[in-house]
Amino acid sequence: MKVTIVGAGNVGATCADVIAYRGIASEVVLLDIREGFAEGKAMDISQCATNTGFNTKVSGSTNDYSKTANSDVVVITSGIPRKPGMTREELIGINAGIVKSVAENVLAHSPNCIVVVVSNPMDTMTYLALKATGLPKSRIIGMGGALDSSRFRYYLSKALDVPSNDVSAMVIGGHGDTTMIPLTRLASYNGIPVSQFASQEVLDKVAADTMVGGATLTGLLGTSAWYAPGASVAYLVDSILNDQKKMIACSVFLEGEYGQNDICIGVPCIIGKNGVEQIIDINLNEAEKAAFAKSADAVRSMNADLKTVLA
Ligand SMILES: NC(=O)c1ccc[n+]([C@@H]2O[C@H](COP(=O)([O-])OP(=O)(O)OC[C@H]3O[C@@H](n4cnc5c(N)ncnc54)[C@H](O)[C@@H]3O)[C@@H](O)[C@H]2O)c1
Ligand SMILES: O=C(O)C[C@H](O)C(=O)O
Repeated sequence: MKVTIVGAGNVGATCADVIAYRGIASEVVLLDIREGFAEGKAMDISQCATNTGFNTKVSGSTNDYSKTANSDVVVITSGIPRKPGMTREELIGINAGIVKSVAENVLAHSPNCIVVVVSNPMDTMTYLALKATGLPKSRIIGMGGALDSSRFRYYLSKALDVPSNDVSAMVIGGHGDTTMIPLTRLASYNGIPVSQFASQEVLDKVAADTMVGGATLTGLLGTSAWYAPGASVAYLVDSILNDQKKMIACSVFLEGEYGQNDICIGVPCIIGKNGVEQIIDINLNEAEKAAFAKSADAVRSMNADLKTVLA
């Protein structure tokens, strides 16, 4: 199975590294516009093979899309990341043009691939990739919810002082500092509601910390995060390539689900070899429904800025 990752920067290279290390795909191609950069990252990752024991073939390409031909999955991480103090939404001006041209280029060489969009603002970039390529909605998946949910589980595990892997929790809605919806009511510690282990005040702080999880890391690192984002993309790619049918919160095109239409936004999905195989329309309570509608309004108003790039 072949995976192409466009953008060999922090997230793209980390994703390639995790995919190789875990043997998720037999072949990974990294592509970047920076001369020699993807080749260098691919060589560095490949030189881990003997010490970490993987067989995945990793290669790099400077903007030569013929090397990406017949990929099963293409991940788009090309574009600029935010700096401290910025929102993801401020990246749209530069990233929209990049994501549109990259999506068209990859499809020309891999017409049957499933596209995973990572570049920010991710929900709007996913919508753009869908509209620009005309691909069926099952084959365009925005990655954000897997990452936000892993951060939610991290903050819950800290608050409860238990292992992250014993915590089950999901974040839906937009992948933005104010649009994420951590579903605290449904979060559990080994199946027991987290409300039995922490006060509402503590859980509210966990939700608030989760929503600004990316901004917190950007403030600490000077650019946005890459280890957990790269691992989250690899987790999603694994479910596609190995037909695992995991339930993962992903940004996908809605046609009536959650009362929304003509938008890509995070909802729980079953992810398998066909991409988005099912959207799980869970019963939200009134407060969660209102939060989802508000989140969708914000994502939709960002999408309106795509008019010129989609014209
Ligand atoms: N959805 C998420 O959960 C999530 C998580 C982390 C980062 N991101 C986003 O992912 C993007 C990448 O982040 P990063 O930290 O890896 O940035 P980075 O700057 O380290 O890497 C981006 C790479 O894209 C390349 N690039 C730019 N234009 C290109 C083009 N037209 N074709 C091919 N390559 C091109 C650059 O040369 C660079 O190497 C950012 O937009 C960031 O906000 C999203
Ligand atoms: O925070 C960012 O800008 C990058 C990414 O969306 C993240 O959540 O880490």
